Amino acid sequence: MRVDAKDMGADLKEVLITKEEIDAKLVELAAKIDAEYAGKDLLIVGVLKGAVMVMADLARALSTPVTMDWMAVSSYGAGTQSSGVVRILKDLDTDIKGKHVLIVEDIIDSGLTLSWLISNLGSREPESLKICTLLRKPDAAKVAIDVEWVGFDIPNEFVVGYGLDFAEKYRNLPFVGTLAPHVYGG
Ligand SMILES: O=P(O)(O)OC[C@H]1O[C@H](OP(=O)(O)OP(=O)(O)O)[C@H](O)[C@@H]1O
Ligand code: HPA
Ligand SMILES: [Mg+2]
Repeated sequence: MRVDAKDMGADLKEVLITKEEIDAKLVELAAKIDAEYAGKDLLIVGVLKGAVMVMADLARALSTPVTMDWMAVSSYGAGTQSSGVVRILKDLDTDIKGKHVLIVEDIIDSGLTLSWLISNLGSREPESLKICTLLRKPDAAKVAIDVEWVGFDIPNEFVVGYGLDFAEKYRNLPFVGTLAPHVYGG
């Protein structure tokens, strides 16, 4: 592994989920998703930018042939709290009417982003609309969301790495770690 917690100096508090644990979990989730969509056409929708790593690794762990599209929304800006206001920065390139759609996310925190996405994409009349997320913070939920596939339930702490950022940094860490409070003014 190229980067570890020590290379990050004092920025990281601890490694929460290792690269090896993420890889194993994605293989496990991919097998379940393969079983669900056997014989069906599946469109996976990645939510930019955080879900880039999960999309890339999950897609390669799937046996099901998929098409891929991306949506960019943002609600966090440079802070550690969701503003609750979701903005579309980039819409899907494809019409999802009549398609089996799987939204792929890095994290469900307050749930505000996904609850907005579900109602937005749901109104486009897909044949089915399900969710796979690598991480979920049960103690941070502001809205209840029905999620089919969850990688890890984690404590209510701000995490970075494997796609997740703080002020656009740390996305390229191969693991998920917690940030030292001094980095975000805690
Ligand atoms: O459940 P919530 O509280 O809504 O938080 C989850 C969302 O927040 C992050 O995205 P962000 O808006 O920061 O954009 P990014 O993916 O580009 O980092 C993350 O990638 C999820 O999409
Ligand atoms: O804990 C988090 N870390 C990074 N980005 C996030 N977006 C929602 N929650 C988080
Ligand atoms: Mg973010």
